[in-house]
Amino acid sequence: MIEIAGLRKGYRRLRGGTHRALDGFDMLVEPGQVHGFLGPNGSGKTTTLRALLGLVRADAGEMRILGHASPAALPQVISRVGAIVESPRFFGNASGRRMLSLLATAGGVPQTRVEEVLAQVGLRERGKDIIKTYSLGMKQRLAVASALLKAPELLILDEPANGLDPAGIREMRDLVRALAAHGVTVLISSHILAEIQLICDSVTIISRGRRVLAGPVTGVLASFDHGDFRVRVADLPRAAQVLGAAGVAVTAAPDHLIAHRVTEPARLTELLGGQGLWVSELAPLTPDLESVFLRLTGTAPAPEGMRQVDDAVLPPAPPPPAGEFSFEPGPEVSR
Ligand SMILES: Nc1ncnc2c1ncn2[C@@H]1O[C@H](COP(=O)(O)OP(=O)(O)OP(=O)(O)O)[C@@H](O)[C@H]1O
Repeated sequence: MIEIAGLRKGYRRLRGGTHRALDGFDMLVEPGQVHGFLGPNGSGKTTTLRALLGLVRADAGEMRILGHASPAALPQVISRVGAIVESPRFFGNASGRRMLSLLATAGGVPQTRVEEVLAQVGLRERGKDIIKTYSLGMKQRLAVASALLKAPELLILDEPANGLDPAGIREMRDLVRALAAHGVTVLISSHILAEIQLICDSVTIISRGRRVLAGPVTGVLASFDHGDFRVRVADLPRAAQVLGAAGVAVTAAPDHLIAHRVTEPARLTELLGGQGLWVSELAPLTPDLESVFLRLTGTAPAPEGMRQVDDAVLPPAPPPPAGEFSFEPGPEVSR
């Protein structure tokens, strides 16, 4: 649905020189996916989406949208793409229904679509109310409704959950999943990572204008899972000794141990119980998208040394060798 290769975009700095917003960025979005586009503030997400939609001119790189070169062939495909990249502006004194009706007329879309998209975004009941009485979440859903008027195959949403409260975020999540269930491919840029983990099938993570990771969410998380378990017992030093002697790599935190590369958790309880050490908690520390994101974007190389790193090539932080014991004074390694 979207193919981007080697995308470059520099912005002139006021004091001279160029700021490389995109530095050879690649992205692939497969059909039928909800694809998360993640990156810290200023990493180049909006610039990428604007370049893809012909709103800003790229310096170099290849982009294809629904198989057509962008921006050259955009006029042929744009009717099959819905996008909310700039904050949409509506007439505050019009009703949601009236606004969509005007947009349908302007876009040559049959008026029957207005009721359909109002229903799709859950605004049919409030369609007659004027827009300035809408909550932020309702305005966001109205924006999505406007992008859905032409029944797009691909929907591009830049930060759709921005500024929404938990209920609004949940509504947006349900809406995106419902669209995906109807075969719409969705690209969502966001830095609300827990949200992306919940709704996306696959992700691309961008840092300083370069892709640092891409792949299915489950695969990305699995590649950062090194079998860590949190172990709580009353006598931590003795437990560390027992596990270490049995060849288990252990890290100590102030009130628990972390056992690494555990394949059989029951073996830990057996080892400890055998020495009269009763386990009060044994919990897997599976990585979440947030810990992966922080690790990748927080340790991104300096701009000069930038390197495209794909498919979780970056190794996870190595646990200590088997049987060794290290002390970790900080909080949990993962949640
Ligand atoms: N019109 C512009 N002129 C100059 N610099 C720009 C312009 N637009 C973006 N930039 C710079 O390019 C970089 C990438 O910006 P971009 O808006 O694409 O990032 P982003 O990942 O969307 O960030 P955010 O999550 O904060 O929206 C930033 O350093 C930004 O300051």
